[in-house]
Amino acid sequence: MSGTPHPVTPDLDKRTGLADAADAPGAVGTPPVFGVRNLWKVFGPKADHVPRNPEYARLSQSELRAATGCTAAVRNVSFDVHKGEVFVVMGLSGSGKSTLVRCLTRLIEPTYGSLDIDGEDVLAMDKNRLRELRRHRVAMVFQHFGLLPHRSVLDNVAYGLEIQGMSRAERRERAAEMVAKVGLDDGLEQRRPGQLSGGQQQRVGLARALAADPEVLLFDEPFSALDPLIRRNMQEEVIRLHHDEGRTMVFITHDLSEALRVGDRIALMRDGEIVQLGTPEEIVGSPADDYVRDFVRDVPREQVMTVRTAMRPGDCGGPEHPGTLTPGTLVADAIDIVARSGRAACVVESGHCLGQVDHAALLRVVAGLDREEVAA
Ligand SMILES: Nc1ncnc2c1ncn2[C@@H]1O[C@H](COP(=O)(O)OP(=O)(O)OP(=O)(O)O)[C@@H](O)[C@H]1O
Repeated sequence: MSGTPHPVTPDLDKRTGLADAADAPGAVGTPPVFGVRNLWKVFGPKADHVPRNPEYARLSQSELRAATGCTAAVRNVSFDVHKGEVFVVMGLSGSGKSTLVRCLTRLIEPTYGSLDIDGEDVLAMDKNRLRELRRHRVAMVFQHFGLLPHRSVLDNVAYGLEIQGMSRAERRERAAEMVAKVGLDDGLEQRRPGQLSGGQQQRVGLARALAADPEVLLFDEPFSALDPLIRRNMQEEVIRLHHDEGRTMVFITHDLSEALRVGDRIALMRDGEIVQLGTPEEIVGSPADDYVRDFVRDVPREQVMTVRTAMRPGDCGGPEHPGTLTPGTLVADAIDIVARSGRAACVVESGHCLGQVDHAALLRVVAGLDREEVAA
């Protein structure tokens, strides 16, 4: 999980993460980079009839296919991506993740709905404006790298800058800077992609995307072909880059643990719809329905839940505040502190004691009993 842990915000709509799907921009703080409202992508004959017909909109995927021959890959999806967040789109194969993310830059043309970037209507953009969007403002990192096999690492990274019209000297300098940023500067710069491991190739892909200095990075399952250790390594790289640069990222994955590790917020998709959108802690601690509950059943809760959820609220009354945990402290870390000290620890924010956690409170989270209390 990146950044500081997040407060649970139970008053938001669980499916959209919006205070009110109708008036959402700015509702959760900073203005959105992407604002998506009621977006549909339907494949098939007379696709544009589907979103407009309430009868069709009610059908399941298979019923819709039987009735119309169409597949609604994205169904009435609304959300904001905030500046500086890692926004994860997660779901099983075929749930609509790639289609949704490709709609954001109109690599796939949406069938219906509205879509803004920094308040500008993406659906109204002409060809030139769209090209500018894809070259300068939003860069994509793919699973299959998409590297040019006959060019060196450095030239692959510089390639996007060449398209942008940057001078040779300038682009080589910038490419070298990006290659160093992703840790490939120890003699690998002149190799061809075929002479690199999968993880190293993905770093080239990342450096190439960063070289354009885009406002947003879109990752389409970038690490799913990598072995687990390298994959973990690359996830940490993304988190580090995010911390260093605060760049907005949209990250597709079908892997829940990856989503929980890198995501500030996660949109969980099923059959083209977002079934829940929230922080990792909201999704694990407060699943929207049985599908999500099932999905997160095996997550080690102490690695996701924080003491804000675990604590017994109320000022301890004393001046000392033993432990002095921040509300965002993970339950796993609090267990360590409480077990070592043998006493309850205080949760303190801006000098105020918000509550205490003891052995029993922490164990309740590990056992999932806090979840049962919420359900009751
Ligand atoms: N060009 C197309 N024509 C018809 N149906 C399509 C097309 N592209 C995607 N689909 C369908 O749309 C649905 C969503 O596909 P999509 O590729 O977005 O899912 P995904 O979640 O990214 O899956 P994966 O994890 O396997 O890549 C699927 O049912 C898919 O078969």
